[in-house]
Amino acid sequence: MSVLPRHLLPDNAAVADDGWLTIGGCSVRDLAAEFGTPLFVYDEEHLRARCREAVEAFGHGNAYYASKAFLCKAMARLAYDEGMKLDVATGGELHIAISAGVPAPACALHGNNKSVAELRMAIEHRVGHIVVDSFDELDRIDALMAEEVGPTPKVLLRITPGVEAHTHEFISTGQDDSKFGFNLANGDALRAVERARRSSSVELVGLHCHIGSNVFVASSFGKAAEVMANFAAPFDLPELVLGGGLGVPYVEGEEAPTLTQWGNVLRDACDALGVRSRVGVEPGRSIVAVAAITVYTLGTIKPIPGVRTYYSVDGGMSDNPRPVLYGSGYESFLPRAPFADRTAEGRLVGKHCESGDVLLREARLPADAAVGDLVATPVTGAYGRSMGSNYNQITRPPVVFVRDGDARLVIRRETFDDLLATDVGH
Ligand SMILES: Cc1ncc(COP(=O)(O)O)c(C=O)c1O
Ligand SMILES: N[C@@H](CCCC[NH3+])C(=O)O
Repeated sequence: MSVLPRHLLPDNAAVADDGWLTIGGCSVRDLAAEFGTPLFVYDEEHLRARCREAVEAFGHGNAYYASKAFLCKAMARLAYDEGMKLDVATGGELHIAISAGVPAPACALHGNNKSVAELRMAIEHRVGHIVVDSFDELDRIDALMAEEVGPTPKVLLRITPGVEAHTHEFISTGQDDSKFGFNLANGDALRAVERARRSSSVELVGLHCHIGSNVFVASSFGKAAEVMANFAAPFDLPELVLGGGLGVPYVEGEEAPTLTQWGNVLRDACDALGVRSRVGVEPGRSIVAVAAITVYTLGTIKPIPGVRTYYSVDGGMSDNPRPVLYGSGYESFLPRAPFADRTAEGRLVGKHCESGDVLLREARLPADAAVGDLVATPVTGAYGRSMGSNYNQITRPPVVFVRDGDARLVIRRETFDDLLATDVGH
């Protein structure tokens, strides 16, 4: 038997009397009929519950939602309303957060190559803190403060702790060979602390690290906490932010620690080392990934006897580039029979002009999957819509939040005119 594991679906998923999957009390069949496919469906209560769990695990004011995982005004507002602050990595993310009504002091600005304009925006809006990533960035802040663009910014320094995260190399960031942060091993971290403490352009309030993303090994976080706590101890700074990176299960057989368990690991490590600073974190994936599914329509089915069957859907690498980028695995199922035995095997592909446009290299579907069926992939709430593209001038899918039987459109489907919105040529 190959049945979709229940824990890969959002908290408020259920099966209706007619056999169809419902999320937040809404039938996926009705959602697809109303909003079309491809479609991102987010379980709003699931999102809220994860935000609350993070706040509970780390304390009010210490949990920053890493908005790169999935951002729109509704999401920014939801995270803030549930007590989280926001981690933004660009001026664009900061703009969306502010447009959603999140106060800038509740935002932290990240980035290994922040522009002068982004730093100016952050200082003018008085973001809560800037996570400074390099000596060049300190130079840029010095220059801006010489122009008196705003009040002295509070800053954290991003330290590269030399800890391997045991995840895909493209999303590992804590090792010495990284574009991010001040290297601990070669003395840059210490030099950065000394410079920031002497500087009148910044107020050094803490240190930061982030070892990578989709990390399942709790001990990697404990190790990073230990390295950071030891480094930070002599400076006695008020804040220590240990980044995000908690993994989620994507496929059968995978399990990840919960936000609460992650909180316990970090708290135990910090307590054991006598850390007196406030300890913050920046979860992204673990807040939003499992909250959503993507619903597609099955188009062409091409069996190649002796080779494989290709199942083509109406989206692809433009709404989920993760399989192409990282070789990430997903599951597939039919919303009309979510827990049916999946006896057919094939490759689930998109509609882009690209052989590599693969969503599932080895997909399993019920044997009666047919052209016109809705097919869905779970755990697409993080780094799907946010890393999407308009490749082949595909119009990006809408996003609905569902809750208590109501569906709220939070991002509409792009139109062909949207594709021309920035095209000023003749
Ligand atoms: C600095 C920083 N904080 C937080 C995150 C969020 O990570 P995740 O979505 O893995 O929790 C990232 C992305 O990996 C990051 O670069
Ligand atoms: N985009 C990556 C995670 C990168 C995290 C951002 N620092 C993923 O989908 O797994």
